[in-house]
This record gives sequence, C-alpha cells and structure tokens, in this order.
Amino acid sequence: MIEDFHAVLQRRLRPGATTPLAVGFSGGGDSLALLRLTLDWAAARGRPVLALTVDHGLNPASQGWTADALAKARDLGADARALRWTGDKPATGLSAAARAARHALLATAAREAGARVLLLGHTADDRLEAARMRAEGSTTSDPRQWAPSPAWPEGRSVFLLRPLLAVRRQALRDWLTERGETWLEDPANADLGSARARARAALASEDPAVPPIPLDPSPPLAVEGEHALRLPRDASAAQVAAACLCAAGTTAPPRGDRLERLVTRLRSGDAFTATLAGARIVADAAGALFVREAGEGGRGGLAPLTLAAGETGVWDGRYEITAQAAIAIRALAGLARRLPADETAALKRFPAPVRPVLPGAIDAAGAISSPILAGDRAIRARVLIRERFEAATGFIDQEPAT
Ligand SMILES: Nc1ncnc2c1ncn2[C@@H]1O[C@H](COP(=O)(O)OP(=O)(O)OP(=O)(O)O)[C@@H](O)[C@H]1O
Repeated sequence: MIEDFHAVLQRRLRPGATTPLAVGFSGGGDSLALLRLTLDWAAARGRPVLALTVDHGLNPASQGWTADALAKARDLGADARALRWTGDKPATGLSAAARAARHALLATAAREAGARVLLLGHTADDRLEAARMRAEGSTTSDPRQWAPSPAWPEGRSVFLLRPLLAVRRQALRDWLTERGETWLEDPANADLGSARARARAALASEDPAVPPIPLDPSPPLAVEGEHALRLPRDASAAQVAAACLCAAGTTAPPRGDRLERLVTRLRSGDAFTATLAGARIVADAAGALFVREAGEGGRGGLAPLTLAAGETGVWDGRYEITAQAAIAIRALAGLARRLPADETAALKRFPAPVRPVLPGAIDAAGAISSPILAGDRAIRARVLIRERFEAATGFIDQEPAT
C-alpha cells in the first residue's frame, strides 16, 4: 500500500517543489491515514503539509470534532486550519450544498497557502459505493485520481489528488490500528436514509472486485486561443462541454441532449452559430470558436465587479483582476466607444464575438480602459479560460510549477 501511495505522489507531484501540500482532513479514518502517509512522504522531501478541516456546522458536536482534528494534525507535525461553513443551509439538497461549500473552502485555503495540490482520502470503497449508487440511478461520479478542483472560481489553480483510490478502507484502518491510532466515525455514515450509507451497508456483505483506476482523459489534439477557445470540429463531447464551461466562465457545464445535439452539429461540418450554457459557438470550416455569449448580460451573467485598491477578484469566472486603485469592471459592450484611441486600435485585432465580452474598467473619475488592451499595468488581468480548459481536459496531469 505504501509503495503504491508513493508511486502516485511521485507521478503527480513536481520533483523539488517546496510549496505546501494541502490535505483535506475530516478527522475520519481515511483522511487520517492519508495525512500520516503524506506527512511521511513530505518530510523526506522537505515539503510542508497543511491539514484543512471543514466544520459544516450540521451537528452540535462538530466544533469539538474540528478542535480534535486540528490538535491531532498538529500533533502529527502538520500545520492545521479549521474552515467554517457559514452560508445558508438549504432545506433540500443539503449534502450537495455542503459538498460545494466544502470544496470552495478547501480550495480557497489551499490556494491562499500557496498549495497547488489538495489531497483527498477517497478509497476504493468510495468508487464501489459510487458505482452501486449509479446502478440505482444516481448521477454520482467516479472520483478521479487527478482532477481540477470543481469549485469555481475559488478552485482556480488548485488540483485534487486522490492517491488512495486503489486501497480498501479496511486496509487503511488496519494500518492505523497497528500504529495505535483512533479516529472519528462520522454518525452520518450510519444513517440509512442516505443513498451513500445504503450502498456502503450493501457492500459490507460482499467482496467486490475493485475496478481499475480510470485513465486520465486524452487532451484534444489542438486548441487555440486565450479569450476564446478554438477546437477542431471532431472534439469529443467532454471536450466540447469543457470548452463551453471555460469560455463562459460558469459553474455548470452543458450535459445531456443539448450537448449531444451540439456535438452532432459540429461533426456535420455545417457552418452555424449556436448558444449553449452561457457560451456562443461559431462553427466554420476551420473549426469551432467557443466564446462568452454577450447576451448573457440580460440574464444575470457578466455581472459587474467592484474592486477596492489592491484587491483581487474574478470577473465573470474568466478574468482574475487586481487593481492598484478602486475600479468597477464591466463587459466592454457599450463602453468601447469611450476607450482611449490606442485601446480602440488594439481592440480591432480581436475577433468580433470576443470584443463585447472583454473586461472594461471604470475608475473613480469615470475614465474607461480595458486591462486586456491597456499598455500600462495599473490593472493586472490573468485570463483563466485557457488554463481552466487545459486543467479540465487532461493537458495538465501533474503539479504545475507556478
Ligand atoms: N469536513 C471535512 N474537512 C476536510 N476534508 C474533508 C471533510 N470531509 C471530507 N473531506 C475530504 O474528502 C474525502 C472524501 O470524503 P467523503 O467521502 O466524506 O466526501 P464525498 O462527499 O465523497 O466527497 P466528494 O463528493 O467530493 O467525492 C475525505 O477523505 C477527506 O480527504
């Protein structure tokens, strides 16, 4: 087990990196084993480990569990931080909301600590349970060994690594017991009202074969563009969905029939323009261009962002912007006529569908500029579209350098 674990870390983590490794540590057995194994691996390589524990605030005892987890992590030699879910707790879909909040909190804390990789303790049992839940009609996905954080924009630049996917939960617990460890058993696991707990209970009486770890997705053969993405027309459905998602900067990729229809239309070779999931798709003989749909402004998309001096924020899920002085960011549509002459000239070099959805900045005096077009760097913009697409489609399959 330890050799396999080391092999996964060796394969996915950057040799010589000194940035911290973040570990999602719930206090349960799986993530306690993960934390111990990670600490041993990292100590030999001089890498700090940051244990992150999310308190969802759903059980009156959770504050105590979190304090115990922090104490345990520190005792083992990790830095440790507690993160609290303070948002509204919905009456329905609570576990999905808790999961989304957990991913956002973990990714933000990891990124702010300078970590590019967040390790999670999913095991072979999680894969078996997910498979059983899918067989009963659930949409639970198969946890991947390496994937970008699903939280957006909080998870930008953060990858999830699940190095224990081939290990059975019982093997981890035996390993911990041999080392005299004890851990928290989450009472939610015993609640047979949840599909997850039912799947777990059903598997307990079987000895199922663990399916092999799925391969990483194959990246598209070609992709171009920074503010819009250009893909070949025979891109796979997963690549087309990722291109829509990343070009649009949203959090929900297209799925199902609508995605299938778009893929079929792309394969047909016809020239067309379509919109899907906040993206505009312009298909011609050369390929398909995926760009933010300017009309989304009327449907609550492209929402303005206000930044204080020195503050960093993400506008429209596509641009990370830091300004030296206070500014408001809006779509360039409607502002372009007020740009300085040099920026107007620079704008002409962009494809027509890209121009209205670039960011425009309005300063305290009402002057208009665009961080993408301006020569000076008083406003810094990082374009997230291409980087997110590369993370989603398997171009980046190891811890990146920056
Ligand atoms: N409260 C928490 N704080 C920190 N990390 C956590 C917490 N809960 C879960 N994790 C991390 O996520 C891993 C998987 O946990 P669990 O199976 O409970 O989540 P899950 O709901 O299956 O997650 P996902 O839906 O993301 O696959 C844990 O081993 C741990 O690394």
